Amino acid sequence: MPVVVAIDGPAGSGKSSVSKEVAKRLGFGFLDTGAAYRALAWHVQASGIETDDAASVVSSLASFDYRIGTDPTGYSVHVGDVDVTAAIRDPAISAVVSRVARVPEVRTHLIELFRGLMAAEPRPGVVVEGRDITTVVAPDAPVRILLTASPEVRAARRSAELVGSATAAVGDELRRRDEADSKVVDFMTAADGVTTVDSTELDFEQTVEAVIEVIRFTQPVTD
Ligand SMILES: Nc1ncnc2c1ncn2[C@@H]1O[C@H](COP(=O)(O)OP(=O)(O)O)[C@@H](O)[C@H]1O
Ligand SMILES: Nc1ccn([C@@H]2O[C@H](COP(=O)(O)OP(=O)(O)O)[C@@H](O)[C@H]2O)c(=O)n1
Repeated sequence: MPVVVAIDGPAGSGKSSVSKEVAKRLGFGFLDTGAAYRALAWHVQASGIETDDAASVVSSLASFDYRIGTDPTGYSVHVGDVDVTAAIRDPAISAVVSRVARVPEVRTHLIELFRGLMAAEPRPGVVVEGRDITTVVAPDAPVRILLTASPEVRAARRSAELVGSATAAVGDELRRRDEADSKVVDFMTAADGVTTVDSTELDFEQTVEAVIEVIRFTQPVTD
């Protein structure tokens, strides 16, 4: 079993970009779990199902052929043969993803899938990021980190990615999604044994270094 580095946090805190860079530097795999919830929301919509019809969302799991790699230097997300890597980042998916993520059967199904991908990781370690990795998916991971940043900073970072989107509107979307997600999982406070890295005052490089520092502290062999 590879060394698991579990990273949780709210939207726009830097989980995905920081985890990917950390994985590259350490020669670890990288698993973006949010991509699976987004891809399921895409699959549900592509199947003509309403995202708030929980029973139909659960039925759609049977035909959800999800494929993702763990190579941090370039990963793509497929549902069946369709490359959905770009489509799942669309604000239209961000707006509905929490509805499918709150369904308990969806979470059980995807958590099993994540554990399978983690166990199959060929590299010496894997950085897994999401909302419930430190608490539910991999509570026994040797390294567990909560990556946070202030709501203003998170909204500004995310709106810089979305061309033409005003920070205020992006902030509203993040706040709504964090609020909906918080009803299902607590990713705003660090659980026992989880180290908080607050990136509000850190630039990207400093955040990557801070995370590697936490890993080195608990896993001195990773060099
Ligand atoms: N410490 C940081 N300083 C400045 N920008 C950052 C920092 N961390 C992440 N970013 C940028 O903020 C944006 C959101 O990060 P992302 O990794 O997508 O967050 P999350 O996966 O938590 O939603 C990205 O464009 C990323 O490059
Ligand atoms: N471990 C996870 C990861 C994501 N999610 C859900 O998936 C959505 C998208 O996750 P994401 O990590 O791509 O979101 P961002 O923080 O990158 O915007 C979240 O808003 C949650 O509803 C979850 O429930 N549990």
